[in-house]
Amino acid sequence: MQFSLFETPENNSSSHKLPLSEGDVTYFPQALSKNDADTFFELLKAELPWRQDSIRLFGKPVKIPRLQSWHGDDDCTYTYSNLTMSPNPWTNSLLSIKDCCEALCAATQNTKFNSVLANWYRDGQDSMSFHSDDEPELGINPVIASVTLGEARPFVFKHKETKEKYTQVLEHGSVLIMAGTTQSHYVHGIAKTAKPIGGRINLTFRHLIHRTR
Ligand SMILES: O=C(O)CCC(=O)C(=O)O
Ligand SMILES: [Fe+2]
Repeated sequence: MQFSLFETPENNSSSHKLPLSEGDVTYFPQALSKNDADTFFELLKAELPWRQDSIRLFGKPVKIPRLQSWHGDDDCTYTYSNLTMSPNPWTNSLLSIKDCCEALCAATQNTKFNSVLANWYRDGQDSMSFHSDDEPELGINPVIASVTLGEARPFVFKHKETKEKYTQVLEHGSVLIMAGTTQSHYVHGIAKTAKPIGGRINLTFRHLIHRTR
């Protein structure tokens, strides 16, 4: 399937840098057209092999509050919160969205991504606790492109030492690019909400370096 996908950094005039003193984060509100974002949301919901993993908390398995799916090149095994995930293959939808993210990065960092973590927040009770994407296989100062499809949710950055906090609502069809020292200085997360809201899919495209089989 061919998509008339993205707006380029040049014509995406509403893109802007977030005001973080020690981070490098750019927000592209309409990286995907509404039509393409709607289509990808439905395709990914139906075609990815979603699973609900458990992590061990004080010795007990606890289900994480969302569904996930890890995809990438064959050698992109990823360990995250003590979970080791072997990659599922790329799908056409994921590859199209990856191209879009690489085009948005081209103006600043020449990043090629080899993997993506998909998260499906089924409703307001699904969330992601504060963390940094600072696993060793991401290398120093990783570039991570985060795509939002579906319900807009507030994405909060919190500085690890100072009290600095910044919230960006991530909208349907948007791409957020985190680069530079963002991961070393800030944690980020998605809070639960009691509001009755719809589902949201987030894709974080990554480039893994120390790859194992
Ligand atoms: O859902 C989001 O916007 C954040 C996802 C995230 O932080 C991650 O996958 O590491
Ligand atoms: Fe993250």
